[in-house]
Amino acid sequence: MKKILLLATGGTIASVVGEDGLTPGMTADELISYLPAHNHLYQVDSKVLMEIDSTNMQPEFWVRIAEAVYKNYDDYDGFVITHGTDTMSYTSAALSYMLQNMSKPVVITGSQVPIHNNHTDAIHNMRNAAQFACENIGGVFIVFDGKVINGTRAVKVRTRSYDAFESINHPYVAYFEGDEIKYTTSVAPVQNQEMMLDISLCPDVFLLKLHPGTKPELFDYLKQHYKGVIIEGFGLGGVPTQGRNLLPKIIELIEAGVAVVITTQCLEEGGDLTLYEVGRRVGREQIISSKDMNKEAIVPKLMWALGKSNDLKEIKELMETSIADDTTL
Ligand SMILES: NC(=O)C[C@H](N)C(=O)O
Repeated sequence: MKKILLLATGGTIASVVGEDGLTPGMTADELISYLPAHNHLYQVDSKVLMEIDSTNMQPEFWVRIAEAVYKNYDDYDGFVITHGTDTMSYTSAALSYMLQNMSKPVVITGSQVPIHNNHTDAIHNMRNAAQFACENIGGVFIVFDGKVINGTRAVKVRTRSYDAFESINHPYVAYFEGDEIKYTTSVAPVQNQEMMLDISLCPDVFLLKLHPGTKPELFDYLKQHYKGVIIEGFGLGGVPTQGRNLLPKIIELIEAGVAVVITTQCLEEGGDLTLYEVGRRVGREQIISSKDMNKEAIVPKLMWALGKSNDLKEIKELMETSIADDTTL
């Protein structure tokens, strides 16, 4: 029988109707009472780490979750983290960077409808998550609506439907057919390496989505207040070079020691800086390429890289190295 630790963080899955609408408030024991009482696969302990709607999630809370897994790592075979769906993909990616070399699964799940409502998806998701937490696999995963998604590849693409998440630029790790887990790809055998907790995050990161008309002056503020700026450019990563020309401002950011990542606003297929003026004019050795990473992974990865180094070259190398399968380009 496997030992699973369920760490509750809040979200719709644990919400009850309060005076101002839905608010997380269920105890962890109430949550686990929805798991099958008689099962031969796992025994579950639980702890409430926080009770927040995930719109209130902060990098400091990712650290608390990572520390809780690390502290209990030797005593359990797998972990289930219940979490709101809105920022779940950021948390799953953040944990993928902070908890490395794991030989056990950390499975994040939640729901679109509270667990005590009719037609809830929570019970199904929790049961699938607990079952996947018993697998002989290492890493961070999101289990949702019968799919298992690699922790660095999930994006919430639907606000209401049960199938809220997609795996972007990467196949699902596995899916559920009834009670059976079907893997879509061969999974690397679990290595017995020492697991690593790496939690020094620098939260001074800004994500800027460009639109026709973005004002260059904005960059003066960014230069003063942030150590890393992620620019969501157009298409493969295009940035305006005429009219409200942003190129000189990007150069100023880099000269001031700010790490600049250029990514794309398109959901699929990633960016390519070799094709565009920004890559050519600023110099590809200065700009960090997002390759085919999702913004939900780029944001915590840049916080994590900035927490390890102030050297732009080192930060670029960390960012452009595939970690936890976050990029394949
Ligand atoms: N379905 C949900 O969990 C949404 C909720 N606002 C949250 O992210 O906490």
